[in-house]
Amino acid sequence: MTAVPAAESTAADPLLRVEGLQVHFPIKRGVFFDRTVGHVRAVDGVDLSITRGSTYGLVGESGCGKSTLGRAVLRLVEPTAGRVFFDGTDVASLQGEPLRTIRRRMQMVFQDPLGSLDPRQNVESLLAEPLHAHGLGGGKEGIAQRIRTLLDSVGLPSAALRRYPHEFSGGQRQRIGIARAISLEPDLLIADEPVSALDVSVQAQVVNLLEELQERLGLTYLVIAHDLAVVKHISDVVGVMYLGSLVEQAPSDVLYAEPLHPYSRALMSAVPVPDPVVEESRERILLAGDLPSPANPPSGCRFHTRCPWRQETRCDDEVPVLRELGPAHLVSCHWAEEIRDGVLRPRSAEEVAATMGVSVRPTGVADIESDALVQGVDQPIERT
Ligand SMILES: Nc1ncnc2c1ncn2[C@@H]1O[C@H](COP(=O)(O)OP(=O)(O)OP(=O)(O)O)[C@@H](O)[C@H]1O
Repeated sequence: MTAVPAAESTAADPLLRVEGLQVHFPIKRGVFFDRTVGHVRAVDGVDLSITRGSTYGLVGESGCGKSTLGRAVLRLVEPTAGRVFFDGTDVASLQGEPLRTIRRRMQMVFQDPLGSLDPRQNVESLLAEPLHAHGLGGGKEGIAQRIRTLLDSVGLPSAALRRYPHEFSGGQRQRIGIARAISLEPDLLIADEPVSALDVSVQAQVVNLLEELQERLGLTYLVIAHDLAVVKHISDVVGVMYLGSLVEQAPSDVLYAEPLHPYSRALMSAVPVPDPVVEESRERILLAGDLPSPANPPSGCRFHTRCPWRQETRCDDEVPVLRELGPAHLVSCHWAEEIRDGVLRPRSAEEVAATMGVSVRPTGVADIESDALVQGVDQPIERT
């Protein structure tokens, strides 16, 4: 198929635009796994766009579909429905060389650099591989020069070239992963939990490196993370996902100052505040029950089974639309205004649990609590 030309897109257009994206994984049964008995709705109708040079942070509990969304943007998994426009080009319309070319412009940084780097290759070979594969670098000396520049960009000495992934610390390995990702001069980096496997002190250094590279190379980021402090620090816009859908999206400072969706409020309430006085009076919103199965999501508002503000029967029956409640602030809750204005009072997690016949499981929120904040480092991350 031919690529839709990107010529019409302008600098003001978003670099990435996702429209109605769905990724449903079939659930197979039978002796030969040949019967489809249902679908896991990992991503179920997401719209978002990312401005050039900005960072979009995607947060939500484990299993809500963040990684699948990132992978679908790169077409590492095939979307079931919806469209992904990269620099004005519909990625789904591409095959063969045009797909390879556009993939070069979208790279991924993984959570576990050890798992994503071939242990049998030294750093030189790991960094040369993508350049060879895409015919970049201009000959042996050109590639060698490019690799040295890459290493320098991520703060590693040239002595690293002859060493193997297992000889490095976690933070250094992530630097190698980042060097590999930027080696093809991409426009978009999708970073899936880029620092969650690292020690807190090292997390700050890697976050700083990502920010430096963004500034220097004009990169656009989609950062997927469960650590709310990292996302707050790095993102211009934050999207909150719940069971395959975006429930809220806003500029980072707005979302962290006043989350409007009940789920976002619960997430944010789990983040400890560095000021001990404020921290002592901080109200935590505990949620009832676990994340429901994406194979059988609740009717109406998907969050209604755990929501402290649930109103019968509208929340049970009617799917809320993502609507604008403030400048660039989108929320999908029928009662967002009433909750914001204190007209509706929340029920306790115990009451919700009793109504729904489930137990109170604060871990649903605690799971994504910020490790960095727990350890008291919610200060601006120092440059190193
Ligand atoms: N290849 C697959 N086949 C079937 N189900 C899948 C597949 N990949 C993901 N899922 C399911 O899709 C849902 C979303 O998973 P996903 O990994 O995208 O969530 P996540 O929010 O990134 O969570 P985590 O942070 O744990 O990775 C989960 O229920 C997961 O089990």
